[in-house]
Amino acid sequence: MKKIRAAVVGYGNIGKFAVEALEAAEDFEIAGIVRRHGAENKPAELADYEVVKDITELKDVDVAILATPTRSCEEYATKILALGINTVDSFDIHTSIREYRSNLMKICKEHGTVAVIAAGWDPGSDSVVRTLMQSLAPKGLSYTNFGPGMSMGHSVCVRSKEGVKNALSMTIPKGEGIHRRMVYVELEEGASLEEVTKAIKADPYFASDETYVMQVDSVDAVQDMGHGVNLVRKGVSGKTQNQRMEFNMSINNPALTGQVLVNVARASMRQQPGCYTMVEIPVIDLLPGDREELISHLV
Ligand SMILES: NC(=O)C1=CN([C@@H]2O[C@H](COP(=O)(O)OP(=O)(O)OC[C@H]3O[C@@H](n4cnc5c(N)ncnc54)[C@H](OP(=O)(O)O)[C@@H]3O)[C@@H](O)[C@H]2O)C=CC1
Ligand SMILES: N[C@@H](CCCC(=O)C(=O)O)C(=O)O
Repeated sequence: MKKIRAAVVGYGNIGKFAVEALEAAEDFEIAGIVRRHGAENKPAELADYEVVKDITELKDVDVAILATPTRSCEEYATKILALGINTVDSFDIHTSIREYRSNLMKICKEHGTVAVIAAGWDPGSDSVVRTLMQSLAPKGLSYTNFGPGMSMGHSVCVRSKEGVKNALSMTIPKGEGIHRRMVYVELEEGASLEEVTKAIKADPYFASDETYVMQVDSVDAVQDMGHGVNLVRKGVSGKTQNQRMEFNMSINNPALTGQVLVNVARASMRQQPGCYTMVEIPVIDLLPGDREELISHLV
């Protein structure tokens, strides 16, 4: 069987775990890793792989896993899709997903490629669970309660602010889908906590949540990448009231995100050209193996 050749773009938290998930997947081979500084300071665990500055330096890439900050995804996807390479990402600004999908749709159709966007765990696998729950009780209310745990997206956002050396954003559930943000920042010398706090609170990632920003000497000393979710729905199936359903998970955030990205990279090879979110992809396409066999033991 021909293996799918995947490149990982960006080698931060998600990039590292995406490489591990590719190494564990028998139907993939790693075409290389794309980093802003190329092979400079190449980590020991990448010794066997090509590490390059630009994806065009790699051979025969089928799909690129974009493990970059969410706000850089569109720029990378636009360029890579135009080269005839599929892309997958975990873009997580929920309010911008429709516009992002529509922008990439045009590029995919033009170049005959597939993009799977917003494919981590939220948005991503949670979106699939929310969709399924809504179909089971079409009338009702769903709540997504995160954590407590580290939000990678919010932490990346804070790290991008001027004066911030490192950051951890913890998501604290307050019930019924409402969250508090506890942000721990390590500041550059001379940076003002007040200015940094203002910039964080004004960012769309934080603007609608109760947010506290605290200075710490070392983010590393307080950081733990565990996270989780409790998804609940209570509603009506047909004309019958009080149907209750629930989905829980407690996870290592980047490990789960890396796994989902590999799953959708596989699924991207089975779709017609276009841009998809996870709810638009048959779930069986996330799995390796023979479809008939999967049906016989999963259905
Ligand atoms: N949908 C979901 O469920 C989830 C989504 N995410 C998303 O994943 C994104 C990445 O998270 P994480 O891996 O923790 O981030 P990191 O900051 O650890 O890694 C991002 C990497 O991208 C590369 N990069 C490319 N362009 C830039 C840039 N302009 N600024 C900084 N780095 C850049 C760098 O790699 P290099 O130096 O090698 O070039 C960097 O290390 C988050 O923004 C988040 O939104 C995360 C978890 C879950
Ligand atoms: N997109 C999240 C994953 C879902 C959890 C979340 O959105 C949050 O903690 O706010 C992340 O970047 O870690």
